[in-house]
Amino acid sequence: MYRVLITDNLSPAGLEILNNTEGIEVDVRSGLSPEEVREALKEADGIIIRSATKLTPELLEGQPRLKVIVRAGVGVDNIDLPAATREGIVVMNTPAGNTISTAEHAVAMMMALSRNIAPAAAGMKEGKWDRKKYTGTQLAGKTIGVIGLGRIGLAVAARAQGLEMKVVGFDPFLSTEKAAELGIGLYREVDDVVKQADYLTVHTPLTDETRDMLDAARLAKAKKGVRIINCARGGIVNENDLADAIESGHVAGAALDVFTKEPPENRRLVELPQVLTTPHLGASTDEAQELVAVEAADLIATYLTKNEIRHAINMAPISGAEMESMKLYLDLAYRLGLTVAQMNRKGGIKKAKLDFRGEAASKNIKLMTSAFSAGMLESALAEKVNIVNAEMTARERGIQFEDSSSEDSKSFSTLISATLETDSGDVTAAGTIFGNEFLRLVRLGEFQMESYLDGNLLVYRHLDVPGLIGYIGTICGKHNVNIANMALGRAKKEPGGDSVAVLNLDSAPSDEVIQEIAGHEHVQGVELLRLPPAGAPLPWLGN
Ligand SMILES: NC(=O)c1ccc[n+]([C@@H]2O[C@H](COP(=O)([O-])OP(=O)(O)OC[C@H]3O[C@@H](n4cnc5c(N)ncnc54)[C@H](O)[C@@H]3O)[C@@H](O)[C@H]2O)c1
Ligand SMILES: O=C(O)CC[C@@H](O)C(=O)O
Repeated sequence: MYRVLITDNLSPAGLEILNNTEGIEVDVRSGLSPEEVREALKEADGIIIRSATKLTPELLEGQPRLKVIVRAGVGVDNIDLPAATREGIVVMNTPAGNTISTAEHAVAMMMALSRNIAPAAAGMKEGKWDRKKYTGTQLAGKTIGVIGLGRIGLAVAARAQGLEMKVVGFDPFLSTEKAAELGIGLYREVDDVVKQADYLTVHTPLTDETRDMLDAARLAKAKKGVRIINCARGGIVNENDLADAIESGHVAGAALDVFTKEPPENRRLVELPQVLTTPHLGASTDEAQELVAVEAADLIATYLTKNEIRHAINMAPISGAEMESMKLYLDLAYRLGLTVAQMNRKGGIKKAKLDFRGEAASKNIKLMTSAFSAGMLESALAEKVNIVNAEMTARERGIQFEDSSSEDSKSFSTLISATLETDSGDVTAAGTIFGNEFLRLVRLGEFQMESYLDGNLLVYRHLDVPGLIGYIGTICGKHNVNIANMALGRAKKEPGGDSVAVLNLDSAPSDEVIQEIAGHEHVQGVELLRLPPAGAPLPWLGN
């Protein structure tokens, strides 16, 4: 049973989906302190949040059960993405569900600001009839500058055009052709947009680049009497600089739905009469909340029960069907990672070279590389390593990756070869899939063989002399260790040279067995490799 924790207010439609999904149980909590969220996460496989819950590194570290975070909404700035990725947790969002509602809110704020709706309504409630005081400005014929022309920015632009406004904008990821097609004047400098706008609205994510994008210097370049709208994220417009510019009379007013700290502790802007504020209501409509809740529930349920990855921020998408078709390949890559890591007891790893041949060449190489890395790092690291964080974790440790692929697989329908380049030489292993079911080790270093790729593998290098197999068999028998399979590989085709043997043992041999084998004059080295049993589910996949 997978447990999904929900710590923010989620529409009942989402809860219903989760309650009706077999294998999922829901734990709805509200008003938790960060410490309580941390405790609750210990029992959770996934969490759905909106903007109130902040998932900091302190909450995400050391949560071995947590596999997935779904943000019911767009902005993931309340989730520490590097920490989630490092911990191997997939982060997903629901990008489109609240686009229209948020765009409508931005337009509503712009209209209400222009016509002083909020103070006029408040005055009437106090019994006033101030017709002169609240003379406004008309929107038709004015220029709106839209910074960030993604989903919401474009929806705002379309609505502004409907209000007969001229739309200009800035977005480094929108082509001039597309903007022209939409009737938007696209500029390559923010300042060009800022200088000509009567209304400036921001619709970017909050990033290091967009933080303080509208600061004192930029606001000073704007037309006197400009009005500012921020329904994206607090901090894109510098709050103190905006308050100064309003007090100086350069900026006529602002409409703000979002704040650097929510609720805002710095009340300067909230209390200025020229500023219209709402408490982060952009996405707060029944329609948007139902859409994002349904999508969030669906995302988390299909990830946990079918391993399907959609709308992930820190991973490439993969459908449930593709994941299913990849399982054996991922398992092979993972076991090869475990194998080469255990064969390399000494050398610092510099590079991992992976070669995918035959059917493997047409599969998702990035995912197989991640699975290989997960195996390679598993025995070495205390933290959870999986396909989300394995490559990043390896790269953080200075390990480079190189891959190659070819349809030509020589004698095998599929062949994955892995070589670790280490300070003390190369370690190579290659494996294949037989009959769409069985994983086999077919190469270790320069030796070719065919061995099971599961359970206990006793690997010994030796000189190919008569009597050695009998000697080893006798030692195993004496210690009650059953040999399930034995594979031999010769460096040269003729007898008498360097060889390797791989014994698949039904139980792990004691140190004594290993010492006795290593003691033979023609044995050059013994390794015990521990792999998962045949058919064991991948430790980091839901099922
Ligand atoms: N107030 C709310 O309740 C609410 C609701 C939904 C979304 N949002 C916020 O609105 C913002 C936009 O959401 P969206 O769904 O349109 O996202 P989106 O990803 O579709 O669009 C963001 C756009 O910003 C552009 N961009 C990124 N960096 C930029 C930069 N430096 N300069 C100019 N443009 C830049 C991107 O190219 C992209 O086109 C996000 O911050 C989101 O969190 C707020
Ligand atoms: O959850 C909310 O209501 C806010 C959502 C909004 O900020 C978003 O980024 O999607």
